[in-house]
Amino acid sequence: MPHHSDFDALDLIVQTMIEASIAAAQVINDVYARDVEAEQKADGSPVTEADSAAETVILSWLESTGLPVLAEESVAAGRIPSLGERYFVVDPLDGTKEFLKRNGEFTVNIALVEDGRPIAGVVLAPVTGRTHIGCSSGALVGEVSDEKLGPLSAISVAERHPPRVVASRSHRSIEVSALCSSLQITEDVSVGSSLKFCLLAEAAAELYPRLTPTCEWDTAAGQAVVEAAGGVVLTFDKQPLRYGKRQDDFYNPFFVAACSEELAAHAIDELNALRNSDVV
Ligand SMILES: Nc1ncnc2c1ncn2[C@@H]1O[C@H](COP(=O)(O)O)[C@@H](OP(=O)(O)O)[C@H]1O
Ligand SMILES: [Mg+2]
Repeated sequence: MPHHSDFDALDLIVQTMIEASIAAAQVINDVYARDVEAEQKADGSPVTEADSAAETVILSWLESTGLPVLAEESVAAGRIPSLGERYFVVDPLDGTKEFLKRNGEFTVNIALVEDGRPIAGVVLAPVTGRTHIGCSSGALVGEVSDEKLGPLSAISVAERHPPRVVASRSHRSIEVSALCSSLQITEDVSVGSSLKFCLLAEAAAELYPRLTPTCEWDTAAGQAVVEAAGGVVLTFDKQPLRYGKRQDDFYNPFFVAACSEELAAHAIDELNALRNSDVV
């Protein structure tokens, strides 16, 4: 259990989300230490025993809150609760491909959604213990060691010209490459999973255009972190990405996350222009 004044100052519900993440990370690290075998899910993506074991641990931690949970592996198994105005969104192991590649770029993700917006989120990278939190106290980063969350530091997005772009290591699109040349972006970082949102939140990158599929559990916690850090996650109508899209099987539309609304809107305009030309 984490014991620290920073942790103690957080809302009880955020504390519970952090404790659930720490417990899940431990389960994931135990599997990571062994040889892991992947299975194929119905959508063709890989899943391991770490995904389901971590989700079970998270669900038992969150049960005490009485709130519904939309969780990746439960949804895959056909268990979709009725959601209401407030619920958790959980991806127990985002970046399963990176987990299998053993590059450490995978995360535990727990978000709290209210009225379709992610109002709190925890993104924990089990290998390093680095934990990003977005909540009413702002965006914070800390490290977990020996199952305790250490001191938290405030983080925020920053502007930079030209911006640095961060993109999926395993799912990159040609549009993103075209956008980089039209915005004269020379620096780009590839990283797996929701760590891309964390890089924006701590001012290590400024733009994350996502033009390949994601589901709500892939983005909810990361979006909460980015928004708490002063950034945005906009869909192509330039509105914040919203949650509870049951009619779309919880798939997100394409989006652009950025350090500012101006940059996100500018990137969306450029991407639309590229689509209407013959570049992509
Ligand atoms: N065709 C597809 N349909 C739905 N989700 C997809 C997808 N291709 C990739 N993803 C999502 O993208 C996530 C990986 O993101 P990234 O490419 O940024 O690392 C995967 O998370 P999981 O690893 O939790 O399955 C998966 O949910
Ligand atoms: Mg995922």
